[in-house]
Amino acid sequence: MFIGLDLGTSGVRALLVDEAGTAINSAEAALTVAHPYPGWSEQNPADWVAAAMTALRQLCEDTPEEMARLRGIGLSGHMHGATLLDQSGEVLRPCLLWNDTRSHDQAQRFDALPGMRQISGNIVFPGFTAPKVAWVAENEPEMFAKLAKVLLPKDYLSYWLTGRMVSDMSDSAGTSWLDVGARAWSPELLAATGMRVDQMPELVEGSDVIGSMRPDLAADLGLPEGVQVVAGGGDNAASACGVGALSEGDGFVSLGTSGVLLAARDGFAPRAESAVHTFCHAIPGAWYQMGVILAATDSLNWLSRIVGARPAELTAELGDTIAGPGNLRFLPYLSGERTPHNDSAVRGAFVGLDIASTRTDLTRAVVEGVSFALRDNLEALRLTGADLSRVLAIGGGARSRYWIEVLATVLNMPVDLPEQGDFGAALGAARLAICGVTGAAPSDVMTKPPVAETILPRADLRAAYDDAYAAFAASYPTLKAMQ
Ligand SMILES: Nc1ncnc2c1ncn2[C@@H]1O[C@H](COP(=O)(O)OP(=O)(O)O)[C@@H](O)[C@H]1O
Ligand SMILES: O=C(CO)[C@@H](O)[C@H](O)COP(=O)(O)O
Repeated sequence: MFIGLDLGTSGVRALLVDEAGTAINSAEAALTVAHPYPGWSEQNPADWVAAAMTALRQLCEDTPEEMARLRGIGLSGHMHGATLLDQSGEVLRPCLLWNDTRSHDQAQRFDALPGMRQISGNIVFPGFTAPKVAWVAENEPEMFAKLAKVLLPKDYLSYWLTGRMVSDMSDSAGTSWLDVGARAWSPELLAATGMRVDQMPELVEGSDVIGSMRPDLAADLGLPEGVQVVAGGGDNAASACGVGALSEGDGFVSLGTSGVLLAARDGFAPRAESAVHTFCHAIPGAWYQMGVILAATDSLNWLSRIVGARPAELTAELGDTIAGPGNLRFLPYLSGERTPHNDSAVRGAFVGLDIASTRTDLTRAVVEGVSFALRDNLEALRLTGADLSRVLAIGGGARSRYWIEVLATVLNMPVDLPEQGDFGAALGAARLAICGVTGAAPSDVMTKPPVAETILPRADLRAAYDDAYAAFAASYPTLKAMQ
């Protein structure tokens, strides 16, 4: 038995699978995000541990016989977060998350450094790790003085599980400190940003075993001794393992807190100026590219808080089938934007509110606005040479068929919906654990999921959605000029 432990922004998910990777059971524990000031986004690592314990205990309670045969745990987690530890491994301050944009100035400064984009393969976005640590150095010097190690969020969980501070290539690629082509920490980038290599965790591939579960923790959970912990990957690379997106032409769209359009690549072919991310895959010798928007289901969650209805209730009001775009437009820049605009200062807007606008109109505008922003990502991805002709949809938002039909039509490509079950980051993490512990080849373990339904672009409505996308794209410069 193996577990994929996924630290999502909205919660921890533990997926128990058998040796063949078939799901046996799963458990979840919710997390919240603190936004104490505009642009700030933080979580407490202690909350990740508590949520992981809750999910693991649940699996032990529900499926004791299977958990007694547990052999390995693979990790996955939201990327880029700066988890700062002192010399004794204590957490210094809450983790600055991937959608925290307070380090705008530091990011701009680092992005202009010679060699930065060439070596890291990416723009230095404010959400990436290096500028966030520089923000701490400049604004909380007493914390920075105590900084002994920087861990990514999932790597804090593997530290808690094993006592070892290790990271994998796919997550480390999002720090701005990795030579992404060479898969090694870059001494030049570390020195240029005021950091030392001893402040970085040891680097391994995502399918490498990093150690055994601490005996005290195993005893506390009632698990066998010697459960192996496998490094795993950043959540998008792990999701790619979960859906079998391993080589050129494979891809997915993810509607989670963030929105992601990802294309697997056989080689390292960055084009940083497109604002597309080029990162190491979680399996050795492979890379991927993706466009990222900062608020996909987070936009829906925001609306849900404002109107007092659950996200699923809101999308249920839209029905299952689209009938053309609405007149109301939503620009989903509630936390700023990454691809293609790299604009952490811009904020969202509704355009065209009417005295008759209803809550359903607002939901439809949100669903469409997120889909148009993902079309922006597709256009940016095409500039890099990564082309996709169909994608698989994952993430909580993919539970809305309406949303997926909008996406298929706006992206003008078939979107596959996997059969019910888990085919995202948690499965990818479990598959990395299987490879690490058994030595199986990723291509044998990381197969594509069975497709329950393929949603085709609606030819009769394409022109209408294309016009609405053009209006959406034209709104950004005006919105920017107004702020
Ligand atoms: N039926 C639904 N329609 C649209 N969105 C949904 C639905 N059910 C859940 N969601 C959204 O999915 C989100 C969780 O998605 P998930 O992929 O787990 O996010 P993350 O990995 O960022 O934690 C919830 O916050 C919620 O907004
Ligand atoms: O910042 C990125 C990728 O660059 C995000 O995709 C995070 O990795 C968070 O993911 P979710 O919680 O939305 O899955």
